[in-house]
Amino acid sequence: MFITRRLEFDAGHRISTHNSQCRHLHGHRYCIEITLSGNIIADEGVAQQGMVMDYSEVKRIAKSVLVDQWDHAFLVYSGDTKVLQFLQSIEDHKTVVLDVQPTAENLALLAFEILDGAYQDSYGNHLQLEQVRLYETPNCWADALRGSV
Ligand SMILES: Nc1nc2c(c(=O)[nH]1)N=C([C@H](O)[C@H](O)COP(=O)(O)OP(=O)(O)OP(=O)(O)O)CN2
Ligand SMILES: [Zn+2]
Repeated sequence: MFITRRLEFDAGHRISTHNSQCRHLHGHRYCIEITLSGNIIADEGVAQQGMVMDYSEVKRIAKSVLVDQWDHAFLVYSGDTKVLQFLQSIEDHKTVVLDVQPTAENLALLAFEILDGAYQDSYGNHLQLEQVRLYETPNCWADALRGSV
């Protein structure tokens, strides 16, 4: 069985090497869809009976390890030294420095790596992260799938 939980967050970025408008500082309302696989929990009387994982638990974990860090942050490539220096000159600015350009592909992959392992199989139901889909805009998204990232 597969379940998916969607969360949204706002972040700024730019793709410093882009040959068009994405090299300018701008932001997105990102949407992340987290897909988990596992067996439906059959244990009689437990809170998650009938579920793969409680959607609220999927959300709580995603927020604690990823979404709260990226929300209202500027996601900057460490090689984008001009913007990085500018952001570091602003006191208490929420900046997330990445080793890669903040494209949808790289953010989906990073999110997969961060989230994988955060979802623990508490009921012996073989729970695991299968896919992270990251929408940069309603029309543009990237998928990081287990085994093909
Ligand atoms: N393969 C990728 N291509 C592009 C990425 C990316 O992450 N991966 N990112 C961008 C820009 O950052 C931008 O966010 C995308 O802008 P755009 O192509 O304009 O997308 P829209 O949905 O806003 O376009 P509409 O024309 O309004 O549909 C560029 N490329
Ligand atoms: Zn963009």
